[in-house]
Amino acid sequence: MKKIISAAQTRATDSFTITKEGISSIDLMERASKRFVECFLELYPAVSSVCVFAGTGNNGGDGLAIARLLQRNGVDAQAYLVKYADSLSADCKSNFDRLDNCVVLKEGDHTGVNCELIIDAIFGSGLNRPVEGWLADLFDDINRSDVPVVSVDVPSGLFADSSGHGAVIRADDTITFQRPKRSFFVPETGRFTGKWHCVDIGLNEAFIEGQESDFYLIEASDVGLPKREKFSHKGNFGKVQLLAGSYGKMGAAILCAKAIMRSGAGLLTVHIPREGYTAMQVSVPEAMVTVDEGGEFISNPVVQSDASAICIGPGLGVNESTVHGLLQFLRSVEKPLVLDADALNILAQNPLLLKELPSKTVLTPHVGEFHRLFGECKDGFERLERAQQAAKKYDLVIVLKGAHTAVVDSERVVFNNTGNAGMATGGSGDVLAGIITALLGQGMAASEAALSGVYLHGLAGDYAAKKVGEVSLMASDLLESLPYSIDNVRKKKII
Ligand SMILES: NC(=O)C1=CN([C@@H]2O[C@H](COP(=O)(O)OP(=O)(O)OC[C@H]3O[C@@H](n4cnc5c(N)ncnc54)[C@H](OP(=O)(O)O)[C@@H]3O)[C@@H](O)[C@H]2O)[C@@H](O)CC1
Ligand SMILES: Nc1ncnc2c1ncn2[C@@H]1O[C@H](COP(=O)(O)OP(=O)(O)O)[C@@H](O)[C@H]1O
Ligand SMILES: [K+]
Repeated sequence: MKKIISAAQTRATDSFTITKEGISSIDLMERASKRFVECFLELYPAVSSVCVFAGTGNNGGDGLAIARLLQRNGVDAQAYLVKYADSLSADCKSNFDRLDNCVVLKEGDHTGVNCELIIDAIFGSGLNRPVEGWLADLFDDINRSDVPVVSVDVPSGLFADSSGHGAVIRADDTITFQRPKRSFFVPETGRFTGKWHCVDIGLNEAFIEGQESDFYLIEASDVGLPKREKFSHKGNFGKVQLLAGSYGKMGAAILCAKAIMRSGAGLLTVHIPREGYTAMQVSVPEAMVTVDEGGEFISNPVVQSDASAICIGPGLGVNESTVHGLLQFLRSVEKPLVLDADALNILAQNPLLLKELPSKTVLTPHVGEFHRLFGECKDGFERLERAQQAAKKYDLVIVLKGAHTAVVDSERVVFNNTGNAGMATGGSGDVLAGIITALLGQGMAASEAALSGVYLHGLAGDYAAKKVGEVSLMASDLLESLPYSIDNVRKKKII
């Protein structure tokens, strides 16, 4: 797990690395620029001409060094110094002096971009106010150009740690140094980065990990999977109960049930409305089925006394009898629990129950469900703060789903970086709820089950997207790819 630090903490790490490791700041800039170029040429191996827009701070210094290094690699790199300040930072000036033919752009100058790709090195983590005026016009020109834009460290104009912003470069790729920035994970700000790639520029890791921060990024090595011993039997891998489905939404129950079985659960019992019986038995023969007295809706959810974990919610619906039954159920349940979908919507209508949930209950809301549960938030930063407060207050694990799902517990916020926009399709969430419940049922602690589940689910999505493409990806594809995701994490073979 890697700590996500603030811009101020990055500056402190920068100074620490320079003083403690005897590297000069200009050499650190050169190293950062080299790592950028290596990554850039892997992403765009065939590019032959680029325009580099460089500011007067150290991000600009990187840009000018990058232009020189690209020229050395045979790329026709034209640098523009965007002179928003009268003087250049010392390292920017050194790199300016080492470069021939750098065009200086000032207010009122016009630039017609004539290249295959733009590198944006105007502002980095030193941004201290929103970008406006002639710089905003320049950003607008860059954003309107129909060539790819690759940003150095952060898209210029984007704050690393907060949401307010003026004009911002909209990057196709961002090659960031040492750590992704917090704003990359939040929808309102993360949409500017395009795909981000993090390169190691050799800042002192121990210093970074010693900084105070509640924010982390999950890595493959953090994913735990229950061991399967040679003489193990199905009783060793948990008895999972799933309560799900209603008329017209049996698919959610089936997807979730399959995910539970694909994630290693020993035994699964599914409690469903009577009319879903045949569909469930035919689709998931591995599962045992108990039928509710309700034909189209569950009205009498009963806790399975020997269950090691319970999931309730996928496709449940909000019929009055289901609401009544669920409230009773939640008052009596004392098991490791995952609440998803309509269970969350019903809980939102009865928020007093939040404090009665078993400790470490896992809630898996998407943004809409989260707002219903804990109130509207002005942006993703406020949402994360609210999630942290709720996780602490009620001792919950909140899986706040999105492009970078955050697993929030009383101690930390852990972001996920697997998955892709192909997963924005009905049923993906049901699969996730199933994976997390199966891991919980096999004895993993709630936070670990949530983290591992989220990572494996996203990775299954990435494998599925490789196979069928993001557009065609559907939730059943996640189930097909899940075995590869699990197996590759187990063998530590992540592609
Ligand atoms: N840390 C590391 O580990 C390493 C960091 N490196 C690189 O350094 C970058 C950070 O560099 P940095 O600190 O010089 O900041 P950067 O963003 O280039 O410019 C700051 C200037 O912008 C100005 N300014 C701000 N907002 C403005 C606005 N809205 N409109 C107009 N002006 C505005 C502000 O001016 P002032 O406030 O004085 O008016 C100041 O002069 C980092 O992103 C990375 O690329 C690597 O080289 C090596 C390792
Ligand atoms: N753009 C995206 N990038 C990565 N993952 C995504 C994206 N959009 C959705 N997902 C993932 O897909 C799942 C969608 O869940 P949810 O919104 O509950 O859908 P449903 O209830 O229809 O299954 C979540 O795990 C979410 O993190
Ligand atoms: K930049």
